[in-house]
Amino acid sequence: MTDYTPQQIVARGARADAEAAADAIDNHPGLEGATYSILEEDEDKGLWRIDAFPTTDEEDAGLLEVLAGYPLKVVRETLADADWLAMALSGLPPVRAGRFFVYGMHDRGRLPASTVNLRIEAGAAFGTGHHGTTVGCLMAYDKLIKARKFKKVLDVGAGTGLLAIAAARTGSRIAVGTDIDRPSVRISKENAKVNRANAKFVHASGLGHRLVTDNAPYDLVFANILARPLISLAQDIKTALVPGGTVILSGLLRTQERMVKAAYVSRGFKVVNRIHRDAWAALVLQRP
Ligand SMILES: C[S@@+](CC[C@H](N)C(=O)[O-])C[C@H]1O[C@@H](n2cnc3c(N)ncnc32)[C@H](O)[C@@H]1O
Repeated sequence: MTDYTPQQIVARGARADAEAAADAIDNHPGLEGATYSILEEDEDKGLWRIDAFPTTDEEDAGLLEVLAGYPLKVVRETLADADWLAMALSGLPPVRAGRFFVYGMHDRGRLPASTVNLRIEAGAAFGTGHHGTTVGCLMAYDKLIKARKFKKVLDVGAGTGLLAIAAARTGSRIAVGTDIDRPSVRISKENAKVNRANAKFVHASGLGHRLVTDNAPYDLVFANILARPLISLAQDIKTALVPGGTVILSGLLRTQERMVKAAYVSRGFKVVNRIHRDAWAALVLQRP
């Protein structure tokens, strides 16, 4: 694995073919840990794409074999040295996800000039950027902000506050985070200060707190919590979003994806992207 040069495999084609190939990746016994995302690249042309990030020769061969079974145009790219995946896999503490570089105090001397650098110390709160669920959210968010900005952002289950802070640092005028865990709220506030981010955090379960309702409706909601609360919060999240607003759901296992998706699709949401990393899935959905 150490000799493997990080590659990205991109496969483009019609939605039905891309989705069938994604299902085949999920069901392939050798690709259980494979990281990939599937999204609509061009709505007018009906073009969908899969981006896959093999980490071993076996994964690389398995992905190519699966993708070859569908009428998709497959290309491969070598990832730049500083790519997020290479950083995450090298075991080094900083994590790169898209334009975001998440680092601890001990790495402050080697910050890239071209990234949004967020300092988050490992500690009592969840969300240093090393976990697959957080990386999935950052990757999904990075893709979204290539096309548009989100003025008002809510982060349900903020942990270290990383996602709300990332939003505040990339142009969101209002970034609000909630957490049921008091130490996480305190840590999020400290992290906002350290990162000079105009993000506010409150101790709350779900979306009922006054600070949350006063700033609603939101253009984007992050919710990286577990599958069951994601399902029970589906209606509240819909209510908190503007029509056409986006929600990034994470914290669910691949095996729970169908169940979580159903709670949102039954409320009119449309799936616009999904990212699989390790055993975890992240979903990006658009409110009707
Ligand atoms: C998996 S961590 C995510 C942290 C961070 N957002 C990230 O992406 O790395 C989930 C966080 O959600 C909080 N949480 C769980 N259920 C919640 C709820 N119903 N309302 C608010 N916060 C909740 C937990 O205390 C925990 O800090």
